[in-house]
Amino acid sequence: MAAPSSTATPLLKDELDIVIPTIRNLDFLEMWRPFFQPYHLIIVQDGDPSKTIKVPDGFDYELYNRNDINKILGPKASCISFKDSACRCFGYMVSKKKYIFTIDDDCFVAKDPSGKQINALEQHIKNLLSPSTPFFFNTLYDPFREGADYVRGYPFSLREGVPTAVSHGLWLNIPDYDAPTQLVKPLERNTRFVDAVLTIPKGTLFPMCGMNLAFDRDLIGPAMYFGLMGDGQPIGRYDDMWAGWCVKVTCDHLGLGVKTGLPYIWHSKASNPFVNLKKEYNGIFWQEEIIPFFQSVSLPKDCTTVQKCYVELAKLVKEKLGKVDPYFVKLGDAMVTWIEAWDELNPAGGSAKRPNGTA
Ligand SMILES: O=c1ccn([C@@H]2O[C@H](COP(=O)(O)OP(=O)(O)O[C@H]3O[C@@H](CO)[C@H](O)[C@H]3O)[C@@H](O)[C@H]2O)c(=O)[nH]1
Ligand SMILES: [Mn+2]
Repeated sequence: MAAPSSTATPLLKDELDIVIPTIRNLDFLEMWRPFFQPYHLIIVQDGDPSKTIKVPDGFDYELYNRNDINKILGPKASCISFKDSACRCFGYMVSKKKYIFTIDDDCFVAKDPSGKQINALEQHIKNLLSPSTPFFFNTLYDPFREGADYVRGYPFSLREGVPTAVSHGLWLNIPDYDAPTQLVKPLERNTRFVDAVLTIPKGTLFPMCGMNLAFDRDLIGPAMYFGLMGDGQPIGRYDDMWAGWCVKVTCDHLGLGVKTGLPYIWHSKASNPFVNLKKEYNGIFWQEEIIPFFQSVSLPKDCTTVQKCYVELAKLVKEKLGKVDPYFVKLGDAMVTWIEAWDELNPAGGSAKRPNGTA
């Protein structure tokens, strides 16, 4: 009888891809090696495609630069941002796996208050594999967590919960602040480790950060479009925010859950607040119109798939936000192009079958 293996097979080893947008060598992976090495990486190289990105030995990965994106998508590549971390969503599209974890290359392994290294990927997987509770708030937080449960008064008819589509992690050290806040509080660091995972209630939007994020690609993948940002666009650093608002209204409509809280990563570097202010300016102004728009969105009953929800959303974006700025007409069209490209690369029911790297 074979000796029991010393290391259990990592959870979802062949069902999860790690997507990393990058403009630099990926030395940060050395710190993540114990947790990431068993998984397949999809590296989306932004900026100059002639630059070589160094990946530490021993990792199984595929790498796409702008030339690859243009070759694979042809004219539809216009929906993938250039010179902005929003390019990462191309990795979601080409993946053939059920789950995605995306992380920035300046995010490192954090430690919990006991000093133990946090396996962020393991916590995201736990979050995704256990139900969410968007319809009724559990005051003891995640009822599916070891040592917790539903509290008295929680309706039994709701205790099954709903499938979790998104797991939104947080950051110690450099918090994900907007440029004005960064400018006012340049030295502020997040030292608070809050040991909780919460379901974001139905009907509530949230600011989704793409730095430390995991999701169920089969449940919500087509809505995880990070928009038109960066080069040639009037806005940046609203890629993940836009995706988060589209994802949340879609999850609310389809009865799916979004969780936020654990795991933490250690965000090591603050990006330049002045550069960020230029990128964010329109977003800070427009979001006062964008948020009421998403709060008022009501998707028709016949929108029974993510794609149908998303195409309907794109129509509404053009109709309602096109008046705010012509950019939203362009964005609405890009949202449809994204879905067309997604469906081309992921023919219904066929996506999980092809090996990674073949489009
Ligand atoms: O043009 C670019 C710039 C950067 N990247 C890669 O994207 C991530 C994030 O880059 P960075 O850590 O420098 O920027 P942050 O401000 O901390 O990013 C966070 O803010 C939001 C930006 O939209 C987003 O939620 C976070 O990413 C790194 O991996 C860079 O290598 C890029 O691809 N292209
Ligand atoms: Mn960063």
